[in-house]
Amino acid sequence: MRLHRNLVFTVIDSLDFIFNQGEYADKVVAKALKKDKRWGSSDRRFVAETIYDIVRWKRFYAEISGVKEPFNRDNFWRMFAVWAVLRGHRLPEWKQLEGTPSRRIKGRFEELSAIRKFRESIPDWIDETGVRELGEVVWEKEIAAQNKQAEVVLRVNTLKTNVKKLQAILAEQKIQAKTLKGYPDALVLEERANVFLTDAFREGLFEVQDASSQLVVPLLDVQPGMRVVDACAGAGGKTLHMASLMQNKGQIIAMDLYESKMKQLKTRAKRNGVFNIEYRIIENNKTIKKLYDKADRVLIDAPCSGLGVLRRNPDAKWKLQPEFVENIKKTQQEVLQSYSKMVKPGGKLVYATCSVLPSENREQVDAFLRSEGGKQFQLEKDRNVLASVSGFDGFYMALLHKKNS
Ligand SMILES: C[S@@+](CC[C@H](N)C(=O)[O-])C[C@H]1O[C@@H](n2cnc3c(N)ncnc32)[C@H](O)[C@@H]1O
Repeated sequence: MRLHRNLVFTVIDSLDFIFNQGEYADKVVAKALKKDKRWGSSDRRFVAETIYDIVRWKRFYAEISGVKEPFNRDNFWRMFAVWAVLRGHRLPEWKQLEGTPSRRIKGRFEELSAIRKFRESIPDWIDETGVRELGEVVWEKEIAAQNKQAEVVLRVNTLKTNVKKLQAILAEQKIQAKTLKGYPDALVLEERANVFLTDAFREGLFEVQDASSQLVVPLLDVQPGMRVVDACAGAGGKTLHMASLMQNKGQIIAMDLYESKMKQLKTRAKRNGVFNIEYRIIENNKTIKKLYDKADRVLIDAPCSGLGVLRRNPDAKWKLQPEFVENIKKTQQEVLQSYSKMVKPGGKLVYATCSVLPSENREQVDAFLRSEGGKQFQLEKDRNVLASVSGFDGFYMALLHKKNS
């Protein structure tokens, strides 16, 4: 594809927003795509993918081109030139790209590819953490998988349609999607497309939700008529899945610390035709205490490092700090201790994260089970989902059962 000036300038401006003005990559990409209504789908794909690529490969490209942070505009052009040379684009005769040392770029690429932290473009501390927690062999495969582009996966809203019908509706819009064995409500797009612009999305026939994330609610074994608490509901990806599996029957109590997230969930619930959610902002422990021993099922989709979903959030590699991970682990144990009290005797709890680190996953569950608060629970099963094995996001989920007395 020929490189178009206004598309490349949009990429350069966007990198400045992300790296120098602290904005989130997904927000910046969304803004960039609104810039010119005349852009066709391949132009839009170029803008989005090039921004994500350069964010993902920041450390590698900066090292190859010899630039250092804080990046100025010229530095961004040099990183873009690395991207273009390595992807085999013919460089246009623009003054910003004059004198690009193509051969040297290819030579540095070969040389630096021997060193994992450059090849996989990760901060030293993430590389060290990955090796310490997963061992070199697993980590090497996992980080490589997490540097790939994520596929677009839909979760069919079975309150309104089914997989076959939605597949046919999307095909009419020239969006081809395939079913996925082992994931009964999932459809995977064969080619990336902006599904948010479809009528099917506006009508609530599906949500975009990674395949691994779609494993969490089925593990909790929710049934129509139950009282289910989604304790860290956020914008409600899993709350909506619960409602769908519960056929809108029973009660779902969705909680979070942040009202803004609950608002997003309300909008999504309306679109999905979901009527059985109650919303609670957790202001203090009273909200939780009122529900002690009252829920058939509790989901703790805990806040985490996100070191399972780097494919989707490549900028997290640069924003995440080791202190944040240490603090979030404390929160994980606190929420397990506190929210598990809402499970009634004989009820079930799922603890889940979108991290692949055992210290946020099985070790948290084991520490809980050893503690006083965990004495009434037993681990039924757990599942480590690695991106390198599943081809989808890295996730962890553990199913715990509360004994009857
Ligand atoms: C992994 S996200 C949840 C994603 C959501 N369940 C979904 O499927 O879309 C974790 C959520 O936990 C919330 N959170 C953080 N600390 C919390 C706490 N102490 N109690 C409840 N929620 C908390 C965050 O605001 C965030 O929305």
